[in-house]
Amino acid sequence: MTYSPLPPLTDSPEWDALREQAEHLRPRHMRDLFAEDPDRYPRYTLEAAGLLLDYSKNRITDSSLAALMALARSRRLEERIGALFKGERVNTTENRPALHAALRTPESEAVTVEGQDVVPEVHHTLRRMETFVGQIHSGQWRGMNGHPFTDVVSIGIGGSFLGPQMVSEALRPYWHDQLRCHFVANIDGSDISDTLRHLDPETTLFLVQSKSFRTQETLANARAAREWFVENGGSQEQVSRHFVAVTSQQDEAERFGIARDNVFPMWDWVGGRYSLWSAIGLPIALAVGMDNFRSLLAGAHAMDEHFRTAPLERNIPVIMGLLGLWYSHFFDAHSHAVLPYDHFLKSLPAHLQQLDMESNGKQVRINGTPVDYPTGPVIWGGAGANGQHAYHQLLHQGTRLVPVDFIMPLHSHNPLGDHHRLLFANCLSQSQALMRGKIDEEAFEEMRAEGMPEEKARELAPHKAIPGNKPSNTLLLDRVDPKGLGALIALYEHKVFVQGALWDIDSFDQWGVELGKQLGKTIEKRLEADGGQGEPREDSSTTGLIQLFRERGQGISGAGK
Ligand SMILES: O=P(O)(O)OC[C@H]1O[C@](O)(CO)[C@@H](O)[C@@H]1O
Repeated sequence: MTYSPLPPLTDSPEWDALREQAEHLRPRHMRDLFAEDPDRYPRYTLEAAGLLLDYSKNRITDSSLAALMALARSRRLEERIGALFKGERVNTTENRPALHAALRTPESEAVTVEGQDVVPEVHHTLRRMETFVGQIHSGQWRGMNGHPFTDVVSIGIGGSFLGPQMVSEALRPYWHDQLRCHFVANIDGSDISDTLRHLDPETTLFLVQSKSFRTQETLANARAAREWFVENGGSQEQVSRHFVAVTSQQDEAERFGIARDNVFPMWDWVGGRYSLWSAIGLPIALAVGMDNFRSLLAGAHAMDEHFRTAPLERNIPVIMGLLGLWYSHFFDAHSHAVLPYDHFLKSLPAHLQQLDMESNGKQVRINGTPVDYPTGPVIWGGAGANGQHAYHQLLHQGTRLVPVDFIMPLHSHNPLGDHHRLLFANCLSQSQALMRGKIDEEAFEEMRAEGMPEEKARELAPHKAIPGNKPSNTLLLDRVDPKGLGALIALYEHKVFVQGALWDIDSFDQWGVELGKQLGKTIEKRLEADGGQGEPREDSSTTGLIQLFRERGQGISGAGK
C-alpha cells in the first residue's frame, strides 16, 4: 500500500467537534434520550448478513453520530476498507496484505494481489480439505489396525487454537456423530496428558496446527503426542496415517516427520488470529462436516460484502468500531465486555480477546511515532446468564464504565421448557438495567412499599441505587448456525480493522509478544540443572526465582523434589 500518513487524530476540527458532542452528552441520561424519542430503537437498529444490531442503548444522538462519521471520513476510512479488500499491503511493518476475506471469497470472484489471483489456490485447498474430511468421516482413511477414527486432537496455540476451538464448540449441535474433537494448546504438560489419558492411539488422529511451525508450545505438544503414539503401539510408518499438519512451512512439518501429502498449506498473508477460515479450520470441518464449514465461510463473506459496500452510516462494523472509540476517548472506558447469551458461544470472548488485543494493543502509529491517545481496550467477558451472578455487579455499580456487547440467538438448539424465554429475558433485563438504572428515590420508594421503616430505607437507598446510563449493543442472530456464526466473527474482525484504521496503527503485526519468547529461551536454559554457570545476567528477582526453581522445583529432568 502506498501509505499516505494521516493527520494527527486529536488535533483536527473533527476531533474538536466530537469533544463538544461529548461535553453535551456526558450529563445526559439515556433514560431521557429514550423518553424524548419513541423511534430510538428503529432509528438505531441495523440488519445485515443475518445479524441485527440494536445500538440504541448507547450515549449517542444523531449529531454525535454525524460527528463520528465525519471523523471516520477524515481518517479516510472508506479508502482503508478498499485497500484491505484489494489486497494492498495493509500490514505495513511486515509488508504484507491481510487477505482473510479472500479465504471466504466464492470461486467465481477474484482477489488479485500484485497480478495474481489468490482465490483458485484457496479453493484448491478447500477441495483438499473436503476430500480429507470425507475420507475420515466415511472411514476410508483409517488408523493403525484398520480402525476408523473416533477422536481428533488439534494441537496449536493462539490463532491456531482459539478460533477453531471456539467455532467447534459453538457448532456443537452440528457435530459428526462418530468423531470427538479435542484441543491441546498449553505447554503445561497437564493439558496434553489430560487429553490423551482418555484416548486410544489406534483411533486418534492428530492435527498439528502452526503457521510458523516454530511455536515452542505446539512443537513440544506435537512431540509428546508422537511419543505417546509410538509408545502405545504406533510405528513410524503409522505416524503418517495419524499425523496431519497445517502450516506455511511445509519443509519444517516434513522434518518433524509428517508426510508431505498430509500437510495443508497456509499463506503468509493470513494472520494467525484471522486464520480459522483457512485449513487451520480443519478441526471445525472434521467436527461439523465440510458443508457446514462452507456455510461458515458464506456467512463471513456476506459480512465482508456488507462491510465493503454499505455506506458508513449503515455499516455495522463501522458503527461498532466508532462507538468503541467514542467511549474509550471521551468516556474513559478502558475495557469492553462481550457477553454471549448462548452456552455454545462461551468461548467467543477468548477468541475476540486475541483478535482485538493482539491486533490493536499498539503504541505507535503506522509511521512509527507514538500515539497520544488510548488504543485497543481490554476485551473480556463470558456467557450470560452466568456472569450476572458474578461480575455484573461491577458493570452496574462499579466506578468504571464498561461498554457491553450482548449477543443472543432468537432460537436455541435445545428448546427445553421455557429456558430460552428466560434466557432472553435475562439478556434484555441486563441491557435495560444498565441503561436505565435505579435512582435513589426509586430505591427508597420500593423499600417503603415493602414496609421498611423510613430511616432504614433512607440509609440503604444509596447502596441500592444504580446510576444506569451504561452503554450496550445488542446483537441478535436467528440461531447459532454456521452462517450466522461466520457473519458474527467476521463482524468483529472488521470492527477491529475499523478501529486500527482510525487510530492509524498496524492491526496485523504482533511484535509485542516476541520479547517474552526471546527471554524465555535464555531462562529455560538457566533452569536446567547446570544452567547456573557463569555470572547471572538477570535482575535479582528473575535470578532469585531461577535459583529457587533449581533448588525446589521440578526441572526438565524431573529431578526436583
Ligand atoms: O500458528 P503459529 O505460528 O504456531 O502461531 C501461534 C500464535 O502465536 C502468535 O504468533 C503469538 O505468539 C500468534 O499470533 C499466533 O496465532
